[in-house]
Amino acid sequence: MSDVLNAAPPLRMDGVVRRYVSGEETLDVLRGADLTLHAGEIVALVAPSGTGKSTLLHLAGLLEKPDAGCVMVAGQDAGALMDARRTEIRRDRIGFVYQFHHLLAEFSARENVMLPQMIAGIARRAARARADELLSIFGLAHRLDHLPGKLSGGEKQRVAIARALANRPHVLLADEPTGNLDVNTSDAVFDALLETVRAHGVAALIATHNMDLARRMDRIVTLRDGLVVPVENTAA
Ligand SMILES: Nc1ncnc2c1ncn2[C@@H]1O[C@H](COP(=O)(O)OP(=O)(O)OP(=O)(O)O)[C@@H](O)[C@H]1O
Repeated sequence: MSDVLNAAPPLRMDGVVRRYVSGEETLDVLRGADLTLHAGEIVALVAPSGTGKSTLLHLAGLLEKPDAGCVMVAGQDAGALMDARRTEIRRDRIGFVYQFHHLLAEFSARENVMLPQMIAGIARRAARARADELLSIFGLAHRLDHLPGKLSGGEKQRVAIARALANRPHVLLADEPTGNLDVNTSDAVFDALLETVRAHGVAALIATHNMDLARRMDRIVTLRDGLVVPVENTAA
């Protein structure tokens, strides 16, 4: 059974429908979207504002449920699972990075990266070693004990990425991970993100408005009329 699960793509979305109803109005954001992320594949999601990028990422991350269709993480149909199991899968298999870092202000960089591991039951010592390793990869070995308030924007976002990778997720979902940073910082943080994701063989879906960044990924997709469609990567 575990071989079957390991052979399944880290993420597969089949015919996903998501509509928002407010009062008399119904907005069909996703109308049967299909998307598969293969192991180690990095996919850019580039689409105009309001077309459903965040909605797609929330569904992929099991933060919301589709109105129809299914979301499978490592071959498991999340829709068929109890909420507690969905939470476990989200915690153990999926990492999230948002435009704003959402670090806990009263905890150091190291502690922010340790926390999700300890919640997942990893011993303090191992969690600390993993946090230090990841933060070093992101060039923050000299910032381990700093509180987020003492870090620059780029440093905070690196900590957030390290935190997202702490539990060795199979899938990384990122919503404009460098959208809040200046161009140079954004490039540097993005380099570190891509390098680490590739080195760890993590499948990633990264929403960005920046076509230059998107071209550095393996594949680009967009949202059109509620469906995921490929975009030709002219730099490939
Ligand atoms: N909870 C909600 N209730 C009603 N409508 C919603 C809700 N969440 C999103 N929407 C609407 O669904 C559409 C898609 O929203 P979404 O946030 O997924 O777009 P997006 O592509 O991520 O946009 P942006 O690039 O601006 O962040 C938008 O028109 C938005 O107003």
